[in-house]
Amino acid sequence: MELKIEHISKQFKDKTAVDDVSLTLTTGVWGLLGANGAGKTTLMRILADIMTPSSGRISLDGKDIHKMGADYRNIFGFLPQDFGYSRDFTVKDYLEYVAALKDVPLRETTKKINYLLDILTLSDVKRKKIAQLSGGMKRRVGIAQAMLNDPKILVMDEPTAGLDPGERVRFRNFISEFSHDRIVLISTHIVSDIEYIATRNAIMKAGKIIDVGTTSDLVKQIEGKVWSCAIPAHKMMDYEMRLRIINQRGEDNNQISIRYLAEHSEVEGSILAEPRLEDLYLWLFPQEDVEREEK
Ligand SMILES: Nc1ncnc2c1ncn2[C@@H]1O[C@H](COP(=O)(O)OP(=O)(O)OP(=O)(O)O)[C@@H](O)[C@H]1O
Repeated sequence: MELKIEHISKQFKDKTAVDDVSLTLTTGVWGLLGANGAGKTTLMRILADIMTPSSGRISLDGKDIHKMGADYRNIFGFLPQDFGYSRDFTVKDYLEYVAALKDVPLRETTKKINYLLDILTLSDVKRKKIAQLSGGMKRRVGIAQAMLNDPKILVMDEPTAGLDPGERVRFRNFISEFSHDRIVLISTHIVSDIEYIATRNAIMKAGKIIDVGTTSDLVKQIEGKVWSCAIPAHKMMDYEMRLRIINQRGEDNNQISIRYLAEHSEVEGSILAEPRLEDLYLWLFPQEDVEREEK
């Protein structure tokens, strides 16, 4: 299966949100990484065929997705950043409603809903109104609705926003299993969520895809630039001013272990660390605050 994005652009008045993007998505989990405003949401909406591109074409195994119409929607699942629901819907009512919209056969609906509620640990709240749920629960209801039709292509915009660390781990495991023989595209600010499960990543900056590859391929460009060392706690402020610190951890002996990005060692005693996707993200987007998984 091949979902081919060819020369897609999207112009909003004087803003080019997506700028001549070409990318071929194959089966597996794809991470879509980029700073705020990079164009990820716009690209995902175009992939969902709910937004028309200004130019370019998207095809699934050679067929134009827009022309496929319902045939595409039947095999496509989408979690938008904010999914709409009526305030009066309970979780169960809402999922039944979406299942009907997606033409899920009635005899399969209850089984499918119960399965997803169980996997996403929502069974206890299935009769509650969505409006009364916590942010993380609402997000999981959104994930459930995107998966109701057992999609061959699943696109999720920030699926892990609001999930706690345990929920994230369950989500990652579930998606890894689910992605077998399917295309799953995930955008997230929590880089470590993608790092664990993405077969490939696409990095987006100012509307363009600037890099594509496996995590280990991509991080090669910062090999030799990630350092770790320990510094006295009272000097932390000083080091913060002059180093690009990625991580810090207080130790017992008034020392702080730090991980920083630099072309050369900047602190005596520094040792090279194995680069991670989060390091690359900070290298490419130095102004961005990366939302980290709580450890
Ligand atoms: N409907 C619109 N009208 C005008 N400009 C828009 C519209 N939608 C998006 N944009 C602009 O296009 C650019 C890309 O936005 P987009 O939401 O696709 O980025 P993003 O990478 O998803 O960002 P975020 O991570 O913050 O959601 C931004 O500058 C945004 O302001």
